Amino acid sequence: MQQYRYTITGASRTVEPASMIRRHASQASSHVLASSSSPMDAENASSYDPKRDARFLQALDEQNVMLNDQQLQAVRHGEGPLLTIAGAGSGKTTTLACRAAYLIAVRRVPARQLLLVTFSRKAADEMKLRLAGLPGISTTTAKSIEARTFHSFCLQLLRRRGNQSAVLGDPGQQRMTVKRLLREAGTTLDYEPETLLALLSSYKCRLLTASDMPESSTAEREMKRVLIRYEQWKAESRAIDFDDVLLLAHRMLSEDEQLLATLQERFRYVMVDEFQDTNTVQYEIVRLIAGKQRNLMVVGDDDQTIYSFNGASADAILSFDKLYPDARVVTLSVNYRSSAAIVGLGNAIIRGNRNRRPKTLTVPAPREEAASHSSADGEVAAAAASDSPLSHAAAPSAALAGIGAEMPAASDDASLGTIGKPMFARPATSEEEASLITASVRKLVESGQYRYGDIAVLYRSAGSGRATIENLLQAGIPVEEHGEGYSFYESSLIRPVMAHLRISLHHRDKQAIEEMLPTLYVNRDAGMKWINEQESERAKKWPLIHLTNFPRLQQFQKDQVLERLRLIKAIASIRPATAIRRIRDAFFDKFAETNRGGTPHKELMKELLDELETSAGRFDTVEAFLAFADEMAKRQADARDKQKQERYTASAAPETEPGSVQMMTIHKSKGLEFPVVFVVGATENIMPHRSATQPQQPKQATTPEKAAREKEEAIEEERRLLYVAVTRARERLYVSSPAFYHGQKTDISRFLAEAGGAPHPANRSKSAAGGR
Ligand SMILES: Nc1ncnc2c1ncn2[C@@H]1O[C@H](COP(=O)(O)OP(=O)(O)OP(=O)(O)O)[C@@H](O)[C@H]1O
Repeated sequence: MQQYRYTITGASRTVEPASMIRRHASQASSHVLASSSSPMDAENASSYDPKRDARFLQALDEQNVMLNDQQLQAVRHGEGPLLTIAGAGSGKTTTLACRAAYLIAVRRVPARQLLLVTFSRKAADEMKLRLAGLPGISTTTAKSIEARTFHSFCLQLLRRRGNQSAVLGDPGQQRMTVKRLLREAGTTLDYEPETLLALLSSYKCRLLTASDMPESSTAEREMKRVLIRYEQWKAESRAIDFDDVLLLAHRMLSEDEQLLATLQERFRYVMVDEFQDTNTVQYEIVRLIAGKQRNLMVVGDDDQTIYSFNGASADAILSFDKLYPDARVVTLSVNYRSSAAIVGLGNAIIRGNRNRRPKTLTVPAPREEAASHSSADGEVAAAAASDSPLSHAAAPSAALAGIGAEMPAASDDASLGTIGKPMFARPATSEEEASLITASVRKLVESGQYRYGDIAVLYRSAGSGRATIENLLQAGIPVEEHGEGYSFYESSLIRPVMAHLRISLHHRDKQAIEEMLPTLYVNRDAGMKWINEQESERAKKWPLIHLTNFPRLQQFQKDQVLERLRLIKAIASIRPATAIRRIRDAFFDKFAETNRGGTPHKELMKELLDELETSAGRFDTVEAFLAFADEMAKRQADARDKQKQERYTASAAPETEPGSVQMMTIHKSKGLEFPVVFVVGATENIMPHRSATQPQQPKQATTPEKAAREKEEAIEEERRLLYVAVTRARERLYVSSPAFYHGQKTDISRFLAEAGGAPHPANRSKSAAGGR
């Protein structure tokens, strides 16, 4: 297969993070004495002991963590509010963990008085592991620290106060309920349950209820009515959703003075990681608990707010020091994670956002060169001045200079490039991109420098990751998917389409028949009961035909069944991609749109269905495509089982195991880091996603100005996503941008083009027109 070579871009200077960190460690003891962060706070605290302080920092240095002055200020911070704001990889989580350890080991604060709130369960587990490795913290001590997510902390609170309501953890069940309520309400307009649930959630995240929703139009009144009914249904069923967990805990804390006082006494130090993604109700909960002692430490980065659809807003972090005027603000600006060129690329990308607190990350200066930190942009500029063959990477903003040009087809051999330098590829399609990544992963592991587990592949959405996951699986490379727990072909949107293909070959496939019934607006249980009863009396070659006698159906529905059967018979012998297109055109796109569609889900759905068509395009027959999809589903299930098994039995040191390539959406990669990162699909319509560039109907916009603002906000969030993605890489970063996506010629992501100095085509044509 023909492959494109990864082309080296960015700075020519290579900084190898591991050695960089070691160099710092060798300066270890000096900072204890020389740091400009004198332990003033520590001295003021009665429990401060300079010997313990020195011992702690010395031990930390021995672990290759030499805190810089700013980090040290935060770690030694005694009492009162503290905001630590910084860019990616600058040690926010490290600082938070070190401060927790410092409080325990140096200040002798009992471990149980600490409450650490993290964003995900994975982050909470990692925090405990991290703490257990820090100086003066035994495993038992680490275990006794409350490191939790907001939800787990709040749910524990509810359970302890006797609330035994069932937690609705299955979004499918919630959607079905809303769908039923919509039907019962006899609404005049079409609404998709996801949109309604997201709308409700956005209110609850802001401490509002369904009753607070506006009623100025028919749509608003209908939505409000259905959502109030949904809330009633939950109350009657003694069930609560994730938002309720937070809201109920908040109410409990606001109303029960004694409970609040107990918690305030218990948790004397409250620390929140990833604060930029905290929503109002979460923030208020933290403020209540930290209300008395005011020992609230928050760390975050406004450039990494990527969950605004969950009600997160960078406002909280940006206005923290206004709410707490006595807050100490510590800004970290040295990135310890990534090479200079990777940091430079991150800086160049995020600079395109207007709504942010300006900050530029630097990298630690090599010991032999300077005592100060060197600018990552400076690294790129230095490359320009040198005789390096890459000196065309001239201006600081040109971290990926030349990226606007399409890369020529090169060789059969995927070049791995040089450590530290971002690499860029412009394969023709997602399939070629996937082959290129597989070849590179193989080479990286064969080189002996990396294990599979050191490598991550990041994608914008499940659809844009499909090709790479399959290609790696086909090559027998172990992968670990951090997804929904099923394959692409098994997702709820894709299953009914696959069911039609299956029935075309296996007319009596009962499971497939059941899966496609909702597309005929036939209740699954009732429909299958009827079909099975009829079959036992008189079996048919096409059991679906029994629906034409189903008394519950009206004549037009019976006609639809016949029409559907004609379609199913016709697709058996055509190419699978054509078959899927016919299914979509005949009814499925419309069905999906009215039953599941709407902004932004409509765009995501279209993307998934287009992806299905693209995948099927590789096969000549429906049979071959189905066999492939089943094989992929099996391999993915096997991989999941294996990982589950390993998690239970894991005892060997992880570094000795090859591990699995980590596959996840960019959203899931937040807070994580990997020696090697592949960012796939850096292409217009994927990044930024089409839902941001071509919103069908602005979320809540009422005026053109508001619509424009919402669009800009959506695009800025997409840019933050790419920033998060590239800054996950420590040593090697590969960014690729397929030239054709779902059969359409597609430009390189505007974010990369802008970072590399090339204007985005939309702006290019604008300026050309203006010049005429
Ligand atoms: N002072 C230091 N000396 C050496 N290594 C450090 C130091 N501070 C942080 N690191 C390392 O830098 C990397 C990034 O740190 P960390 O994950 O805490 O950053 P972060 O700001 O929370 O990142 P992000 O916001 O991007 O998730 C980690 O590998 C960490 O061990």
